[in-house]
Amino acid sequence: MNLRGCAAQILAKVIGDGQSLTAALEHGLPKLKDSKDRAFVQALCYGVVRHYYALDFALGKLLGKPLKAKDADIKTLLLVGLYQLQHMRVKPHAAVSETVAATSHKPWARGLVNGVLRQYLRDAESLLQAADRDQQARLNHPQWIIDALCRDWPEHQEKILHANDQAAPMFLRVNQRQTSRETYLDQLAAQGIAGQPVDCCDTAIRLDQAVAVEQLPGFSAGQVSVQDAAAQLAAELIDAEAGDWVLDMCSAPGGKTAAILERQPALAGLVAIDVDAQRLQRVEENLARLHLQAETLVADAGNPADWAGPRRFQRILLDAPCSGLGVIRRHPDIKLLRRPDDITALQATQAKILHAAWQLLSPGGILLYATCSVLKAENEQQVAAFLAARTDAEEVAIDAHWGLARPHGRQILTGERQMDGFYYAKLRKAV
Ligand SMILES: C[S@@+](CC[C@H](N)C(=O)[O-])C[C@H]1O[C@@H](n2cnc3c(N)ncnc32)[C@H](O)[C@@H]1O
Repeated sequence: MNLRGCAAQILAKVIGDGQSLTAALEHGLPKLKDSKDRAFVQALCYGVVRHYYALDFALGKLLGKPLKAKDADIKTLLLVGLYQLQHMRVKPHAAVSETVAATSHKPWARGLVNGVLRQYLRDAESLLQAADRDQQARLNHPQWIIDALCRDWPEHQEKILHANDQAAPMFLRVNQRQTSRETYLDQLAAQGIAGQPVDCCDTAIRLDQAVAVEQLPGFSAGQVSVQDAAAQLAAELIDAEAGDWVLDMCSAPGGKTAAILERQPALAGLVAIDVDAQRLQRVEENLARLHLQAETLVADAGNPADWAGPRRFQRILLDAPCSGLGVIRRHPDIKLLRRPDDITALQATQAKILHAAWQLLSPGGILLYATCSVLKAENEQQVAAFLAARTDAEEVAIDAHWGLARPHGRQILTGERQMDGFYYAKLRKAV
């Protein structure tokens, strides 16, 4: 199978049909038997999606007029070709001929692909200059995200946009129930895997280079999990005490559920819910690997009357569904798939779940509101509106040396200490 053609087909599902990159790769990659081939196609797909706005600008100039919708696979093949020429250490002539060879199912496109890629090689310099004059191409993001970040973080906007386009490092969370970070770092070193402790999070290790999880010592036995350090902070912030009942309102795939359980082995219990049954299964698998127990429930967090009964909780984590604009490094397709209207709809869902969660919190209990977004509308403004609407809620300040202290909560902007963009606010219910 032609690997460029395979990447183009996967990308057509994302760019043409609006599927997530994860779903398109899960469907497309198993067709390749060789793991090196899978890694190459995956690198092409991530690369094209990550650099889409810059590449698409260059392609627009080279094509003159757009291709028809039914030829989305040829467009994505051209993007694959351009990506290789701009960003990969592949010999240009090999990149062109292999890409042209992927047109065998549409022979008319052979000349077009060959011509466009060769023209790029001749005009690369002037195309780069033209891209520099176009904001969307230069900053490599859709205009609405550029504008939203400019509005919310005018002093940090370019830094965030730049961080969004870097591949994220691999962070590990050490399972404190099984081992210590120091011991695990020694185990990693013994395997020749270099990693550094993360100073703002006592369970986190940042690897110098990503590795397959199978290479991590003790992974299948549950000694470690893969989780960004910013996400790991949730367990420390929620600070569950022995004997507490904890509710994780939007739990799948269970990274924070597990982190909370690892940190506090003497909980009365933890209930982990998610509206998506398939994703909730991932929570169960993760907990099983880590030898942790929780009650899992497929349920709508916005309608607790349907499932909660009279139970109340001393701690609630609301890791709300959000735009994900803080995790674009890990999911670059967010740039292509999210729409500005989504933010308004998400805000309404977040507010609904936040008020619903509050009903389930014991007097004196703590609710930790979290998102992996950097937009104020989903974060500090959401919390401000909630506090204005409730007389029985007060904010607990988060005293930390990571993130930015905001009028409400704390914001980590993408790339700070190489972490994902994340937001946390801690709310206490009056007794
Ligand atoms: C940000 S993710 C949670 C990540 C998770 N806390 C972790 O650390 O692994 C948001 C989750 O909210 C779930 N979700 C969205 N709407 C929901 C609702 N109305 N009720 C319950 N879960 C919901 C999604 O299925 C998704 O799994």
